[in-house]
Amino acid sequence: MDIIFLNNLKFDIIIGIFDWERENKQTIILDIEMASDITLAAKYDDIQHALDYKAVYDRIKGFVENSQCYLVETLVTEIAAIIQNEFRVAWLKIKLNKQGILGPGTDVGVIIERGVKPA
Ligand SMILES: Nc1nc2c(c(=O)[nH]1)N=C([C@H](O)[C@@H](O)CO)CN2
Repeated sequence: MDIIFLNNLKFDIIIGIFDWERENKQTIILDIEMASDITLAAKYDDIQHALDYKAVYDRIKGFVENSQCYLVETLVTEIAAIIQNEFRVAWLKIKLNKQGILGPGTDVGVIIERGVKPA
């Protein structure tokens, strides 16, 4: 199985359960891994045969920057559904990190996997 990854994607958004979090944007960090067979893309050296990570980035950026979820679970699940449904990704893993929210240097959030890993 080959993987296309996007790591350390930072977005300033409204996310959280407390009143102050509904008024003030916070930075979240996304790490995304997507199963993608790169054979044809490499054979023809043609983006038309590839999972275009810029297209995925642009779609996720647009969605996340307009989100206002309360829970990290909600946002990460919605991100996964977009990638699976719109980019026909069979398996993915996403880590969503609300870095620093529990204090300087802390990392907290959620990691999910969705779909079936190809051989
Ligand atoms: N399982 C979760 N627990 C908590 C979340 C969450 O999104 N999922 N969020 C919060 C607060 O918004 C926190 O991030 C800010 O102090 C607390 N617990």
